[in-house]
Amino acid sequence: MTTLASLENVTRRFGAVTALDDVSLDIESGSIVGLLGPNGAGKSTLLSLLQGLRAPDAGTVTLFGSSPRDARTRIRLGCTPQETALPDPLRVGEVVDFVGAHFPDRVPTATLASRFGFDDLLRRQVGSLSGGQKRRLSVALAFVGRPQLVLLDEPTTGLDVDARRTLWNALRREHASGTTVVVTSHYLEEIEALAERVVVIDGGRVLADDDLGRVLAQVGVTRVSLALPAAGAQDARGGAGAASSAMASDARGAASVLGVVEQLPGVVRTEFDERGEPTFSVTDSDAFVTALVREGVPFQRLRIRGATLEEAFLTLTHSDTDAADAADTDAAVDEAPPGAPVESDRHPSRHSTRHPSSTTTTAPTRKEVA
Ligand SMILES: Nc1ncnc2c1ncn2[C@@H]1O[C@H](COP(=O)(O)OP(=O)(O)OP(=O)(O)O)[C@@H](O)[C@H]1O
Repeated sequence: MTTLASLENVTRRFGAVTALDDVSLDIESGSIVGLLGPNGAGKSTLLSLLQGLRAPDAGTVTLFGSSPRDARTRIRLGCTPQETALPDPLRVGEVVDFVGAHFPDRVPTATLASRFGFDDLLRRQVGSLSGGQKRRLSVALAFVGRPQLVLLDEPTTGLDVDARRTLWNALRREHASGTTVVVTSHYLEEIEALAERVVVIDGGRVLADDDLGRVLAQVGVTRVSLALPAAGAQDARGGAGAASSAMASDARGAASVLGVVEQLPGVVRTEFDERGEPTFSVTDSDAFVTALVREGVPFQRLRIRGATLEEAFLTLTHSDTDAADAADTDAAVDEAPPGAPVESDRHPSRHSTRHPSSTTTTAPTRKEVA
């Protein structure tokens, strides 16, 4: 394995915004690296530095042992940016020939078209292609010069499920034939399907950088879904043991089974499905279920499963802001009618809704998980 590209203590600012903050990263040959992060995390900025389109304010970016600002270095690099503008009047085959002509050893047009499944489109004008067909062509163009390293910024945005899987297969084949790939995506399923190594970025900082399995293990949450008594699990009082006696002795009667469950050790997050049934992300499902029983919490329909990458990702990128969210949630609780769900997630990539009775969050800090 050799290092094809690296960032060493790289910072890049745009005015008051620090898009990348002291980032260090090596891209080794032979890997598929998934770059994950919410909107504005710094992913595209990182790719633009590797492409030499921007220079860092501090730190060093190296591509194939040289500066990516040198065009001769970039001859071994292939890229598909987030948005491409291909010339509408040209035929697909002409576009491939035009881009291919910039490289000393190019893939023949028919071969590239066959690898990426657009043989039947070669004579079509680019302007007549669907959005998905244009995207497939744009990604294929990154490979026309037989690059050693390819940077793909959200390659399958706008593709339907079938087209996405076809493109994944093409990318896997290119990787198997020796191309190193860095891919950003908002389809977390895509990173799970493609990447061997995952770099999680948020706020311009690297939160995690490890192989896929270890990123999941690092977060280590298990998802436990269950039904608690009464609608929305509010004011259920059928339990025995410490939970029910604690509730019975609560003068205000505001404590709920849900509140008791959320305060059990190891509960990281709570989400609710459309029926109002909770799913708890917990660090140790065995200990959680033991505590449920010990506390006499009445529950039904218990289901336990491992976290997906998306859930791991949300846990990683949310941990630092949870304290702030808790403060927001407290304020919202004062105003919200009883039982109304509170949207505690300010970030656009967040999907969870924290219940107003949730006042305790035991999410690991970034230091602990990263
Ligand atoms: N040319 C620019 N001028 C000013 N701010 C910029 C510029 N480019 C990026 N930024 C800011 O830098 C931060 C990182 O942006 P970047 O595009 O790298 O994020 P990203 O992770 O690629 O986001 P997305 O997933 O939405 O594409 C954002 O706050 C963005 O607004």
